[in-house]
Amino acid sequence: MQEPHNSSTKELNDFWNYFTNKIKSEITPTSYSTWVESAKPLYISGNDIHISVQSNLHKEYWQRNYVKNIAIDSYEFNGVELNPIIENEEEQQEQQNLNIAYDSSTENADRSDKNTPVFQNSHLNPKYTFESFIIGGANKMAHAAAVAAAGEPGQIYNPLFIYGGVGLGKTHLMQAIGHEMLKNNPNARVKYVTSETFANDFINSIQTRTQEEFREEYRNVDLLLIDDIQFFAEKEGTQEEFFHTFNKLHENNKQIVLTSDRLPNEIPKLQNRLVSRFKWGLSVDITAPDLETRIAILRNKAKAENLEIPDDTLSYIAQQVNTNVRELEGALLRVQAYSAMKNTDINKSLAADALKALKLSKAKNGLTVSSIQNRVAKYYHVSIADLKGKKRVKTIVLPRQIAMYLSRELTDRSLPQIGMEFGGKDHTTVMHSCDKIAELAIKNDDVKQAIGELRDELKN
Ligand SMILES: Nc1ncnc2c1ncn2[C@@H]1O[C@H](COP(=O)(O)OP(=O)(O)OP(=O)(O)O)[C@@H](O)[C@H]1O
Repeated sequence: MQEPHNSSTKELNDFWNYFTNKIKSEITPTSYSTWVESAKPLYISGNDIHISVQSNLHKEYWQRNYVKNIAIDSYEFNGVELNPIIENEEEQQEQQNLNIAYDSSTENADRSDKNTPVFQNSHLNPKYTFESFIIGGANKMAHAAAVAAAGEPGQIYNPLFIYGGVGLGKTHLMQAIGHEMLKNNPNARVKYVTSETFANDFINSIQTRTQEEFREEYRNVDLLLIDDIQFFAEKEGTQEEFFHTFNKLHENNKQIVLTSDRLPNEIPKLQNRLVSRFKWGLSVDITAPDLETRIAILRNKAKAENLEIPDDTLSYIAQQVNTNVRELEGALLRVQAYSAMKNTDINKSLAADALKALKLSKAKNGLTVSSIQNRVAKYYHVSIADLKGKKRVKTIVLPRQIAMYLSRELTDRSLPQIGMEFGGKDHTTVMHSCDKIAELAIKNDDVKQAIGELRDELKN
């Protein structure tokens, strides 16, 4: 077992015993031995607890069932809310290899130090490499630009701005640049964060008076990757800070890569000076992949998971999901789980059965999540893409949360399934939305009326 970074092994094991004993008392012995017994706690780093599980199926199961429990139970156990990072064995191995690569580039750096050099902490997903990225018409330009930026960082396209819809590979491509740079130069300082992490780090640094450290951390890198920059909208102070970070890095010819769900000038409340700086480099978009690319993505994924799937079945699955690659991967996972459950090989008819449940799973009233989304979108004059997207403006968030709430109430879909149909959102987001609307339905007359009317329309 890998050594814990900044908590003792004893503490880790004590928590683990506490946690697994609780689960044991709540589920059947067969479920326990199938899903839980083989999981291993690896280490705690900051507030993250890394847990190793046997396979991707186990990982799905853990993500669906225990993520919330870990946070709650760890808080109960010693007042610290831990955030679980579930890794299957293969990912863990890859991560260890990466750690070794990164460690060998530092001289006995203390990993428990909060101010660890950023190159140990680049947070790259080992799977998001150029090798595993399938190129097709919809992402060819973005891929070429990313390869160029990785080959000559800071020289050609700076910043590189990748934009496009949900789940189309923006994060994958941006992180691939990080991996490539580290491959070419293991000493490179690579930092990947979401815009939310950047904003949180900045706010924390103000609260803890560690702005100097914050600046050190963000301004002394060779490659800065900031994901989903659209969430900078409305965050004035964060934009100001990022403006200076950007200038410093750009001045020093350090590569900056940004992603967003739309072009810079379409991001509401993004300061003009940032919009104009983002235009200094290159903006490239990624659109939904065509059928051939979708088949190739599935083939690649199946190979990585050691799944034997005939071509006609891959093609069948690819035809069922035509927008979002994350959903496409979800469909494959569903087929994989279904075959494990039925204990049969994967073929077209099994895939059809598995995905029939996905597409046609209806409650007694025949409603689907998609019909609810349609109805709610019309009612509030918003687009389906907005309901499934990530925009956080109030005029979209409320309809989105109402659509999730009604999906929960009127269909038999589980929280993760609903999350999946809302552009691959996490089940905790759906849960939070349902709680929120349940509360508003009592307190707020407009919401109450809207839900009443929508429910009536949907049921008739
Ligand atoms: N061309 C591709 N080849 C291989 N895998 C892909 C490709 N495009 C997307 N994927 C996979 O699809 C999933 C979703 O991709 P990713 O998270 O990069 O999307 P995104 O555009 O950043 O989405 P979001 O807007 O939700 O942040 C990932 O598992 C990624 O590996």
